[in-house]
Amino acid sequence: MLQFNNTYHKLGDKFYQTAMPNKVSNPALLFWNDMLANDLRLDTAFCRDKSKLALYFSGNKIISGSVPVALAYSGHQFGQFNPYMGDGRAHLLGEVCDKDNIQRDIQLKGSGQTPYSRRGDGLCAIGPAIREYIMSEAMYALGVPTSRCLAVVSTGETVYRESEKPGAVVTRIAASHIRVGTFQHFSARGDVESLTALTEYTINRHYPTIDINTDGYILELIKSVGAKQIELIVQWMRVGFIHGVMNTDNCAISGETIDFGPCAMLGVYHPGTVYSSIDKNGRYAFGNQPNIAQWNMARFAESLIPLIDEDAEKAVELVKPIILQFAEDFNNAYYGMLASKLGVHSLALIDKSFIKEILDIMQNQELDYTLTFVQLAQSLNDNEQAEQLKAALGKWYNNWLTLLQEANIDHNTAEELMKVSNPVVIPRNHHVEAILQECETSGDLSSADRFLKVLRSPYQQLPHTNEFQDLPKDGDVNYHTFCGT
Ligand SMILES: Nc1ncnc2c1ncn2[C@@H]1O[C@H](COP(=O)(O)OP(=O)(O)OP(=O)(O)O)[C@@H](O)[C@H]1O
Repeated sequence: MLQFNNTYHKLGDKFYQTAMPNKVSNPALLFWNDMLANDLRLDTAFCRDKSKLALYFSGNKIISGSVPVALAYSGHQFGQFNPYMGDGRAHLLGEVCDKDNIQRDIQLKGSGQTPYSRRGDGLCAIGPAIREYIMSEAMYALGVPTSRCLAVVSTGETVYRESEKPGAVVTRIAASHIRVGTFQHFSARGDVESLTALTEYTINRHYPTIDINTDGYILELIKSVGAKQIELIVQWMRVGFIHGVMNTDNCAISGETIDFGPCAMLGVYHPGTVYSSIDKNGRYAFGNQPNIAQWNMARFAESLIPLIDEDAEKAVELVKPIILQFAEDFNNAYYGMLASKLGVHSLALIDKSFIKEILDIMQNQELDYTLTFVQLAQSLNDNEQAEQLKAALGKWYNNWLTLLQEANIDHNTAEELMKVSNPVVIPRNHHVEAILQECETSGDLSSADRFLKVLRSPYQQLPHTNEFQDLPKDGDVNYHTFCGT
């Protein structure tokens, strides 16, 4: 069983409200993440009993040591500050240590109303719950920092959305649920004492190398959180992930991906790609994610102004260069990542403008982002593929081969790096949708299981991989995602 060691609770009741999950009529375990359970050191005998798991991970039964709470936070939603947010449909059960001794939050989502629900029903439909499970598992296997899901349990209840949907509860495991919005929550209330406690707690839990007894430790925290965001967004850009709702309440201080509501994957390369139906201005478009991450970091820094200096103007002057530096650091990390997608291990060996050229070609010729990099890798040891790419990419292709040669990178070495930088399969939108539809309407989970098996080895061509590699017939031009509820 899980051994809880709930540290966040010790921060006091300004940080959360006690709330019990709903009891549901007919809980049934749909997905159980054995590997993650193992990482959390969950007892194998306990994990075998599906009906027990359904009881515990629907919220019908509370595991001993768990103290369910809904967390307080605020946030900028599409640029507008909302001071009244918080877990409206989630219950933090508590924290456990994983096998590497890292503290992890265990949270139920879709588990009923809380004091923060406002007008919401506190519930989650089965589709968004399974989407969160599949997408987070895919991201994890792709090597992207992410929260993960331990279980999805159907509740037997009906959830009323645009139509009636079966309800579900998803169990999320995260490094923590501290968000930029958590800092904003206390800053907006002028509660410096809580802000200080939160900052110290965050450093202790996520950035323990920062010494809170030194001057400038807050600035160090801002730099460190920014560096984690850079790492995260660079990885999103590597695999073509579009988060879709990078509000500050969805920006985890740990640097993990959280909230898979309206997320999608990039098909044809275009930085302006947006799939979320509510993102009318493209604020969270694929290519705008780095700018938004910087914007979110500016909001994070802003929330910490009272702790930096009594003189707010002076504090702003101290913070400004850190936020400005973010853009340059991001750019270097981003182009470094793209260089490795092209088989080049160091940015010193390749011009950023040359990298940008292949992106422009992809954009102009409407080429698929994932497939183009896979084909480039294959072409190094496959003449037929090389001929095709020469025809498609023109001069650029030959220039790339020349660059590899001049940098003394042989084809096998380049291909090896490309194979670990470029997934052969991603959770393509049309497959995700088809599978969610199948789970929801027929209750048949076998395709989802096959999909998950393939997604868990995204750099390998497994026997079933080709079932999920085809491009969408309409290039996803009609594809829309919705804030997952
Ligand atoms: N059905 C609902 N009932 C009550 N509150 C809701 C509901 N749906 C969303 N909310 C709340 O609205 C806010 C924004 O929702 P959003 O969909 O971004 O988050 P979420 O997916 O519910 O949670 P998280 O960000 O933790 O993944 C959150 O505070 C969430 O708790």
